[in-house]
Amino acid sequence: MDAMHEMEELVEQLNRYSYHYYTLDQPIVSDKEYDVLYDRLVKLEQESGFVLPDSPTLRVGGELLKGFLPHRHLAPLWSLDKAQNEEELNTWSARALKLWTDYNTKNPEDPLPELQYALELKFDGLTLNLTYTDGKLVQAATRGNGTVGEGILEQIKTIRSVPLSIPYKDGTIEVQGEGIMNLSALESYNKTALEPLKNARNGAAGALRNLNPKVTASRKLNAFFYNIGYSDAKTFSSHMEMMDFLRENQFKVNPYVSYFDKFEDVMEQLHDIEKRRGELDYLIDGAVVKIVDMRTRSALGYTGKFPRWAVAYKFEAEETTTVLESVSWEVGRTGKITPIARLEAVELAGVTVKNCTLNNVGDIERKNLKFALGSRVFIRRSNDVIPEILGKVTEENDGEEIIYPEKCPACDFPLVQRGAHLFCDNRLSCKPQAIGRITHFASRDAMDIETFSIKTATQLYDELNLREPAELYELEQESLVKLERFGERKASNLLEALEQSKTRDLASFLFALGIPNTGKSTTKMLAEHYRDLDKVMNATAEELVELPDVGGIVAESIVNFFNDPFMRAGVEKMRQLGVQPTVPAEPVAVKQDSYFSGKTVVLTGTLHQLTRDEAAERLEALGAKVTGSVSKKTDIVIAGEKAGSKLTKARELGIEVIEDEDELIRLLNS
Ligand SMILES: NC(=O)c1ccc[n+]([C@@H]2O[C@H](COP(=O)([O-])OP(=O)(O)OC[C@H]3O[C@@H](n4cnc5c(N)ncnc54)[C@H](O)[C@@H]3O)[C@@H](O)[C@H]2O)c1
Ligand SMILES: [Zn+2]
Repeated sequence: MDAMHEMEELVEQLNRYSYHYYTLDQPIVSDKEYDVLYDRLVKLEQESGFVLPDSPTLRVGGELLKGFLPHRHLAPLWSLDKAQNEEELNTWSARALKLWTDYNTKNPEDPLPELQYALELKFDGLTLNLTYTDGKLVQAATRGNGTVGEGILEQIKTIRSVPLSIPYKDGTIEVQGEGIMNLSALESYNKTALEPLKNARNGAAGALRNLNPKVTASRKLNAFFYNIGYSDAKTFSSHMEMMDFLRENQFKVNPYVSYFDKFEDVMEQLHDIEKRRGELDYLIDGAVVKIVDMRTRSALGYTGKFPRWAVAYKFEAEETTTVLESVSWEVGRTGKITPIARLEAVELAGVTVKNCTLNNVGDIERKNLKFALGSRVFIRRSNDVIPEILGKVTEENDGEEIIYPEKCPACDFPLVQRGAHLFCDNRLSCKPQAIGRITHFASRDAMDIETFSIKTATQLYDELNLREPAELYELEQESLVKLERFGERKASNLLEALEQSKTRDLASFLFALGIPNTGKSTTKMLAEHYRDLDKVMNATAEELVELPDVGGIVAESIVNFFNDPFMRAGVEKMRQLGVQPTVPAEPVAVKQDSYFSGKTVVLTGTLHQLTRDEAAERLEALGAKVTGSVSKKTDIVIAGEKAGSKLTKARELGIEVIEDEDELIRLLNS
């Protein structure tokens, strides 16, 4: 294909994608796929020296939606130049340096100050431009095409953190920022939403550009502000000054802004942000480097599309699209059947993705995937988490149907649906269930049978007919040594480890039983509260829900588990074979007059003089309540090295922070 023809096709394709992305807030390709095509177009335009009139490289944003009143921005809104790697970033820096040098050569009497750089997060949401006149919020608009945006004042008013009036009353200013949906807000929204949102960016953009502000309000949006685009009277000499102004006028400013004198240091910081992006409660797709001095900014100026004094460093994409090829069904240790999606292999965030979980049949329906076999789907992989399918690319049911199994794929037993999940209730002879239960029972946090693996469980199942964890305690040296890869030594080691596990502590024993919906912290709490196995086994749901962190589902799971004759018989059998879980010593009396008594404390980051668990134990002994997440109820946040979003949040909420570890030790000991 000749270059001209390819350019025409790329322009057509990119404009179609942009329409879905900017105008409809329903992208049909991932940013990653869009960016590849865009970069190709830029390259062809550079090589040929020719740019088609409707090329997306000439314009900012997309078309305006009907129904919103247009707002003409008092100063234009720009896109950002992009760098994908260190080399491109250095090219940007070299160009900025050259422009700076040229200016100073021409103006020796009034040179620009030394270059200094600000580094900010690049939020992935919708650009906002708010107009304040004499201290009152009078208009709010999207970026639109950069010159004219859509008026979305009523929608913006639903964002609690946007000030409706500000102390600064000197004429008109326009404040720019990004409307976002916090990931925690997305998660809780999607828990009950009839139509789950595919990602936080579309969630925010779709809500702000919804004609019904009630819909906007239901999404619980948030915003960060980072620029004054226009002002009648106020001028700034530097980025810091502008940031201070924003803060003083009660705009939400992201706590992460750092400043650098040397460009080399920026790069290191960028890698650090990329590594820690998963700790944030909002999406970022990169970081923005900006020149700090305002006079230098005007000297460097703008291209048709973006400022020359800033550049966006784009992180590795976390989303892409691929084809859902088939679904297979796996049986877990509780009999739960999990659908696993097989995908057309695709590169994402540095690895080849071929499978991903679909959670359960309820999820398949909620994500509108029932008829998605053979169709394109969005997938996401962040921070080494297992990749997940976000939804179908198109709304239509244009794929093959995913047929749910009626019988267990492992044992042919008829399946039943409870809630969103399918279950195989054949606990006696469904192999993956038995092997899963036994392996879990022996695992480190459970009975801690050293060197026991899923392989061992399978071998014992196949060759010695082992069906239940209790039967582990009936194993004999004689039969073990006959197994392949099992010498005298290995057999006696296993028996020895089993013998020792008989007096494992109650919390680990309860965890080993594998009660559904009940993790380590819950079994620990149960052991500490009841201090007796029989009492746990006979606890009622009413009693259990009174305990900390036990909700209705957990209470019900525990009661059902111990009411099941099969499970009860298993426990009884273990006891007959000598299993006698031990109970921890009575807790030491809680000290009442410590610095931490009665306070709610969150630990984050790495401590050096003691582990986080040890610190938590000491704090609890002093009468503190140690919790996992920072909220208004938190009194103190203890931040070790590399503390991330929790520290940020503590700062935002103005919570007391202890960062000095020596100080912490002193307070613990006082
Ligand atoms: N998937 C699709 O179909 C599709 C289509 C079109 C565009 N896109 C995506 O959109 C991108 C291009 O969009 P663009 O031109 O708006 O550029 P951009 O979104 O990459 O960068 C400009 C925007 O960054 C935002 N921003 C966030 N944090 C900022 C900060 N701290 N300082 C300044 N600005 C900040 C601003 O809102 C600004 O408008 C493409 O790279 C592509 O990934 C995707
Ligand atoms: Zn089965």
